[in-house]
Amino acid sequence: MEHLQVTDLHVEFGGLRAVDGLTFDVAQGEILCLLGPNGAGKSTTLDLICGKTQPTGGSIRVNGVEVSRLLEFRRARLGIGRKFQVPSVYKDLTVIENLSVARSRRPGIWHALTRLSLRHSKDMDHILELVSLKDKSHDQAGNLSHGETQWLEIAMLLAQDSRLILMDEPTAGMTIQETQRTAEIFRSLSGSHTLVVVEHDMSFVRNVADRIIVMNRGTKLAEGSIEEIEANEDVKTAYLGH
Ligand SMILES: Nc1ncnc2c1ncn2[C@@H]1O[C@H](COP(=O)(O)OP(=O)(O)OP(=O)(O)O)[C@@H](O)[C@H]1O
Repeated sequence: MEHLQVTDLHVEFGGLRAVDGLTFDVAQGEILCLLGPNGAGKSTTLDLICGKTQPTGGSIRVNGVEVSRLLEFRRARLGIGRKFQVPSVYKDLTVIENLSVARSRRPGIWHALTRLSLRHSKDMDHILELVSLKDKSHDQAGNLSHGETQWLEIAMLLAQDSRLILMDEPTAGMTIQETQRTAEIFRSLSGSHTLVVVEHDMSFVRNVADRIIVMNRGTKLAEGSIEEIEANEDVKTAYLGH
C-alpha cells in the first residue's frame, strides 16, 4: 500500500504544457480513475509518476518520499509499477516462469534464500489465483487470450512487489466477460494495493473507482464520485469540446 501525493506537477514538450500544475492525492489502498478527453495528459501523468518522463516542475511523493527526480528503476524498487497498453510478457515462457522472471527483478538478496523461495512459491499460487490463471500456470504465455495476457502482466507486477500500480486502459480490447473479471481483480487488489487507472470504459470505471479525477489540458478539471462527475457541467463541456 502506498500513499501518493502529486503537487503542482508540470511537464512541457517543446512548448506544449502536457501536464500543467496538476495536484492530487491517492490514499493507501484506494482505486483512482483518471478520465479526460484525448490529449488531456492522462498517460503523461502516469509516465511522470513511474519515471518514464522527468517533470519540468512539481513534486511526487510516495509515502512521504520525494521520487520525482529518481530514475525509473529506482521508483520500481520503491514499489511503483506501471502496466502499459502493450503487454510485456515473455511469450515463449510459461505463466509461472513469467512470474519467476518478474520476481527475480525484486530488489535485495532475500529472494535468493531457499527458505524464502518456498514462501514465495506459495505467494505465486496466491497471485495466480487472484488473477484467475492458476489452471494455466504451465501454459505458454503466447497461448493466452488477450484478457489473460493482461492479467498475467498484472500478476507480474504483483510478483515484483509493486504496491502502487499505474495502468493505462487495462480493459482495451477485452470481451465484456474479461472486463467484468478485471473489475473483480481490481476490487480484490484494493485495500492492499493503490491503483491509478486511466480508463475510458465508464461502466468499468463505475465498478472499480473509489474516486475519479477528470483531466483537461494538463490540469484537474473535476474530482469526485461517478455521480458527481456525470453531473458536472465543466466535464460535459470538455468532452463536447473535443
Ligand atoms: N513524448 C512526448 N513528446 C511530445 N509530446 C508528447 C509526448 N507525450 C505526450 N505528448 C503530448 O502531450 C499531450 C498529452 O498527451 P497524453 O498522451 O498524456 O494524453 P492522454 O490524456 O493520455 O490522451 P489519450 O486519451 O488520447 O491517450 C498530447 O498533446 C500529446 O501529443
